[in-house]
Amino acid sequence: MLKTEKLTKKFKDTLAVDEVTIELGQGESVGLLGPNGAGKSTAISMISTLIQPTSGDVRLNGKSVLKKPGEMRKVLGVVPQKIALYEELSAYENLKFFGRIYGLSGKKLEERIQIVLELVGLSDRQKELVKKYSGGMQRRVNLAAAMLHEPEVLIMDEPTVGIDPQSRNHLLETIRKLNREQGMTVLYTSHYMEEVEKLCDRVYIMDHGKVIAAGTKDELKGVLSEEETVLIEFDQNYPPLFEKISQMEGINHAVVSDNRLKLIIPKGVRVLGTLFHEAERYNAQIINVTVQKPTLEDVFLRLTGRKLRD
Ligand SMILES: Nc1ncnc2c1ncn2[C@@H]1O[C@H](COP(=O)(O)OP(=O)(O)OP(=O)(O)O)[C@@H](O)[C@H]1O
Repeated sequence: MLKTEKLTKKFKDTLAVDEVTIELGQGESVGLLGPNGAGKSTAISMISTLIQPTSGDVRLNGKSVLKKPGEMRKVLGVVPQKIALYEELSAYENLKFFGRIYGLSGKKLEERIQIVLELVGLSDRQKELVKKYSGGMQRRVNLAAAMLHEPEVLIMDEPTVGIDPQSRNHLLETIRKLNREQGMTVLYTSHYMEEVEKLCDRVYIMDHGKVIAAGTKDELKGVLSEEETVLIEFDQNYPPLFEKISQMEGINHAVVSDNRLKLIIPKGVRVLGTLFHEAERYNAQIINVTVQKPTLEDVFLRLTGRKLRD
């Protein structure tokens, strides 16, 4: 139902989005995964008709929306990265204000406000001033505002950044329900691969403005079907040993985090013998060795040689 075609945005010397083609089918939950600065927000702003692309197109049911943004705005609910609420007003008053912008009024507006407050679990606290809410609760009001006009597609730009775990779970659960139970089409951007893994059927991985991989989660993990991920936990960090192991023959990629070493190795290649031997030479104690199923994080690492997050 929604498609971008070679969507491109250039800011002076920065090519923020580079020929991005993505597609959302009705009722699908699609993830846009990429590190900070990958171009996710810029892509979303163009899809939401907030900024004009340098080139390329955005199509809704086959029709370009660039010249007629009104059509798109009716259909889309957008939850921006930054919280956009009036702090001196209550959640209820904020929703009333945004509802009027969407052209709602009277009984219909009242009805929608109560439905969306219920959806985000804030009915009980709707009369409190937004400035008294936690960051997570404010995000929930943001989501409620985006849902007032009964959009068909919900677009979210990193909605869980900087919020407490409870609100994060609540938000993720709400989005999941909207998608699974109400058939809402969802485009979800994040640099948290766990969230995208949990919520989305299909994923586009972005880096440096480009889509570098796309597919279902299983298809993407298929990139690693010829490889295994081995996680080795040591009693502490041993920089020279970790460096040595990372350079060993047969290791495709290695990542160090604290006292853990993650190795991506071709299936069937036996490295553990050499690894234990090296550990002994450095007097290092291995606490645990696990062979893991690949995650989307591993796919990103394999494609770019970098981690999604530092
Ligand atoms: N208005 C702007 N003017 C100039 N450069 C911009 C502008 N907006 C974004 N950029 C640049 O475009 C690139 C992509 O930024 P964008 O915000 O789209 O990335 P992102 O993947 O959403 O990351 P983040 O999660 O950090 O927002 C970055 O290099 C950024 O500095």
